Amino acid sequence: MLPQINPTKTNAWAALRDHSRAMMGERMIDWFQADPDRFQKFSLHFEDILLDFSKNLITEKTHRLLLDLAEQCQLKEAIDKMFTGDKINATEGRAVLHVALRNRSNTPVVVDGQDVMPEVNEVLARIEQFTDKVISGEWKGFTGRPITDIVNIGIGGSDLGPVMVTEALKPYKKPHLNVHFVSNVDGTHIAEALKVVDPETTLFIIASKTFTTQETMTNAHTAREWLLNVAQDESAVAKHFVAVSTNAEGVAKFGISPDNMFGFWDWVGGRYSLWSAIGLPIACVLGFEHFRELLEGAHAMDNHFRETSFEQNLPVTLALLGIWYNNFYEAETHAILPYDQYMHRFPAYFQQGDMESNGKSVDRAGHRVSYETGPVIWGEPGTNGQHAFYQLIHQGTKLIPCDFMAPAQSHNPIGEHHPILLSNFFAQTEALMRGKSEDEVREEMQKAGKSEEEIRELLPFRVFSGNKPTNSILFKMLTPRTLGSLVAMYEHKIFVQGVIWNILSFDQWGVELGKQLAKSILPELKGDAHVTSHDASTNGLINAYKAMR
Ligand SMILES: O=P(O)(O)OC[C@H]1O[C@](O)(CO)[C@@H](O)[C@@H]1O
Repeated sequence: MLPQINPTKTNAWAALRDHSRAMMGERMIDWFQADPDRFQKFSLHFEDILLDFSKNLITEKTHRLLLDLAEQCQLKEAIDKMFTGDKINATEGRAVLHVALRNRSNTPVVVDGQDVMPEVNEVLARIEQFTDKVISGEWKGFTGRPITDIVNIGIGGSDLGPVMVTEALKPYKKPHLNVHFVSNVDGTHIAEALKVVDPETTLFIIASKTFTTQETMTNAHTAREWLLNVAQDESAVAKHFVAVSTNAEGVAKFGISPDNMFGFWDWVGGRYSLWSAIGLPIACVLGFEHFRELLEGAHAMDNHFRETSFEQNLPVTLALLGIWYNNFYEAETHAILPYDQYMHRFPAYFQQGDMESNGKSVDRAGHRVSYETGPVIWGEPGTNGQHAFYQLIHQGTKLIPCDFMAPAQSHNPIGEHHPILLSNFFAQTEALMRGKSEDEVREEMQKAGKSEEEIRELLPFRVFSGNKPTNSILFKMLTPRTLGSLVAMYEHKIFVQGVIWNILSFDQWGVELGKQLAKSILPELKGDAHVTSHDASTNGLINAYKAMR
């Protein structure tokens, strides 16, 4: 169990509250002018990753107080508990050990008196054998042809991680294998996927921790019918369907043999599962060697997180900065802005990672919290975001802390593309920090020959207040190892924030109510009977749907 400490009752919180008031009106630009070492003081390195957090509304005092908060909330103890298999997912009575899945040092990790590493290694070895067979063409479909297309059917954590990683690491993809992802229960999703694949050469991976998720099971049955429609032989299922799950019974019931099942364990949370057999589509299309590098990168970040002082610790630093804005500046959202097209699903991945983890309003004792917890996470790749929502970040009324991420080297160094992209990456954080004052706007307009009247009219619209906080995460190149480290960095950031907010980050009860109601509504949609069992709005909508269909 994690310690239960109300963060607002700590001395550090009170000090931060006073300090945040004293900071009103302070400007980052002045700090940069006063201190030539600000960048060195507020930047950290980890392997090929540089985190510059100097463009934040923090002084050395702020930093110290935030570090005090981490100490006073017993973060060190909490980290040790996670890594040593304590059942910190209290409402489900489970350990939280995604770190064991990428424990490349292979040191024992004990849950309920048993080292989990032999089982972890065994599944990894099976994944390797299987992916080698698929990639080499040794694995054949029901007519003896090799696999050309993999369709992963899963949702939430059983989809978002593999989608994000296979997109981010596309340069490493095996050219003769295509991967498709079907998650939505909307029939359109599977219908469109099935239009572009051939039943003779398609392998379906049914990925579901529980193997009961309605969306996944519905899509899996549709895929099975589609195959059998052509194959006309039940034995084809064994050649075209494999499962990734913790539910062996459910998998067998679906008709997938245990030989074609890759297991994982209840101590792997859905949104932390890409490192487990849920990563099978990743290993299949990138090759196991690249999946292993991804795990190694994450493991290196795990070691950094566990062993490095909080002051030098990347995930801890990101987490504390997030708390600073969330709890002392009333920031409600946090943007993740990768300047790398391959990372286009990275923000969506961490929408689930962060919001399903820290979107909680009761503390670890079950009492309603009196302070803000997890922010809304959102974002799009740069520069597209610049032409969409950056207006609000620059000149809107809301404070939006942003993480800007970019690789120094592109996988596609075509012409001037990458320098142009990176000039935007650097320019945006500078613009957000500096802003543009009235005097600067006036001078610029005068130089452009504008009349005094024009200047007076347009000046307020052209001013940028600046002083907007950003982190810049610059890395050498988006390799499997670096991606593994970046993902683990954000996972640990989420963990640190959950510890400090005294909430439970590894359950997700908030997704249950909607699922339950949908189950009771589904039978009501059959037939023409007028529905009266709900509130007036829900009844009205269901009856209107019945009249329209
Ligand atoms: O892998 P499963 O069991 O199908 O669950 C899928 C997703 O559903 C959730 O339980 C709720 O959305 C997620 O946490 C999980 O990633």
